[in-house]
Amino acid sequence: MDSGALWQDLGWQPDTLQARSFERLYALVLAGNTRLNLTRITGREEFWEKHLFDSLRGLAAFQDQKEPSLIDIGTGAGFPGLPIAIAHPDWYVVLVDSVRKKIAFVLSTIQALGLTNAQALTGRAEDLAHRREHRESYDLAVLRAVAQANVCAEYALPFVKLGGAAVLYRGNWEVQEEVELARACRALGGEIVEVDAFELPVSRAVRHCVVIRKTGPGLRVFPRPAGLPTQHPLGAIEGAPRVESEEPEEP
Ligand SMILES: C[S@@+](CC[C@H](N)C(=O)[O-])C[C@H]1O[C@@H](n2cnc3c(N)ncnc32)[C@H](O)[C@@H]1O
Repeated sequence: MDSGALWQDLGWQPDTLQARSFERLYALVLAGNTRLNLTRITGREEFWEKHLFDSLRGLAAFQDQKEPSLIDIGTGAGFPGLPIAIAHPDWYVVLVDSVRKKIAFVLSTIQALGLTNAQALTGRAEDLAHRREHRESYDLAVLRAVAQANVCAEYALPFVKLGGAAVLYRGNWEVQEEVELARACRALGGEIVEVDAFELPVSRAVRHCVVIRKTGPGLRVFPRPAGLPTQHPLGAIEGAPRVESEEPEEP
C-alpha cells in the first residue's frame, strides 16, 4: 500500500514538507534504534501504519481543533506526539517520558526536524502533573501503550483543562476495563464520552481510542505519588482479574 492511500482513510494528506518530515522521522528512528532499542516496528510499511497512521487516527475527532495544547505522556520514541506535531504545525505539543535517554532522542529529533511547536521533558507524570505550569494546562492529553486504562486516566486528567479531553490509545477493549475506567474517572473529574473502535488499514489490527472529557476539577491528591497509581489502580474491582489488553506497541 502506498502512503497516499493510507492517508485517504484519514481524509487528510501531508504536504511536501510534512511528507519529508515523516521520511526523516523514519530514518532517525531506525538510526536511534541501533543504540537505544526504541521500537520493534522497523519495516517501512509497518512504521507508516502502526506509528504514523495510528498516531494521527487516534485524534481524528479533534483534527479541526484550532491551536490546542497537547501533552503526550509516556511518549517513548515520540509516539503519538511527533507525528501529531508534524501534521499540526499550529498545535503546541509537549512530549513527556520518565526515561532520560528516550527524551534525549526525542529532543534531538525535534531539532533535526526543525519542529518549533514541540518540546520534550524528562519526568514522571505523577510529579509533573503537580507543577503549576502543567496542572490543568492542556486541551488534550494522549497516552499510547503506557499502562492500564484507569492508571492512564490518573496520569492524564490532572494535566487537562476543564472541558478538555484525554485520549487513550488502546488495542483491544474489554468491558471490565471500561467499568474500572469509569469508576476511576468519577474521582478524577472525567467522563468517558466515546470509545472509537477501528481497524488499521493494512494489518486490520483492532484499535480503540477512548475519549475522556474533563468535566470537573478532580481532587488535588491526584495523581498519587510515583508508583502508587500502578500498584493500586483507581477504580479497580477487588478480586477481579487484572485486564492487560493487547497494547499497540511494545518497544
Ligand atoms: C511501551 S512505551 C510506549 C511508548 C509510546 N507511547 C509508543 O506508543 O510507542 C511506554 C513508555 O511510557 C513511559 N512511562 C511509563 N510510565 C510513565 C510515567 N509514570 N511517567 C512518564 N512516563 C512513563 C515509559 O518510560 C515508556 O517509554
